[in-house]
Amino acid sequence: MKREDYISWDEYFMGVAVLAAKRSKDPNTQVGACIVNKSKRILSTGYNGFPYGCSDDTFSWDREGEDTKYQYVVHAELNAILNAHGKSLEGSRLYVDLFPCNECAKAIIQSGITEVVYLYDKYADEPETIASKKMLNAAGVRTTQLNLHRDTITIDFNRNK
Ligand SMILES: O=c1[nH]c(=O)n([C@H]2C[C@H](O)[C@@H](COP(=O)(O)O)O2)cc1CO
Ligand SMILES: [Zn+2]
Repeated sequence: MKREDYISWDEYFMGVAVLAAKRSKDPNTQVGACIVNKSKRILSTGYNGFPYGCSDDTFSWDREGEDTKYQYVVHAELNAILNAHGKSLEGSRLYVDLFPCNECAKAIIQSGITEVVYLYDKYADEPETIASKKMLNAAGVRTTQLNLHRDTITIDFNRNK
């Protein structure tokens, strides 16, 4: 008989997004994304970080002041889209832990992604998030908040020792 405590597709894809977020060097908010096609194949992943060549150790991770991370950071969603390297994302789904901003919404819409699945929306009151929802709605991109039945999945590298 098959085991019953396997993870669902949603847990798997959001789990991949959350694992990608663990690569982020942002001290305040780590975001991960995972793009999946209609056949449930993972096309790409991404997390928020600076562009190639822009060192995490020399560019600023500050949130305030003249030189902030906001000038440099590539958002997780955009990185996932760019990491697909021109593969068609038509009709695909984007799993991301944080609801996408307006700039990511533009890229999501233009790349043909038709659904955004997210976990939380901590910047819901910001103008960027309101604009994002306005655009995603207008373009017919579905937005679905995931309500998972478990809070954690443990990754144990020693489980078969
Ligand atoms: O859609 C997003 N995707 C994404 O990757 N981010 C990143 C940019 C920043 O590195 C971080 C937000 O930083 P903070 O919460 O400190 O303002 O999350 C931020 C948003 C905004 O919602
Ligand atoms: Zn964004």
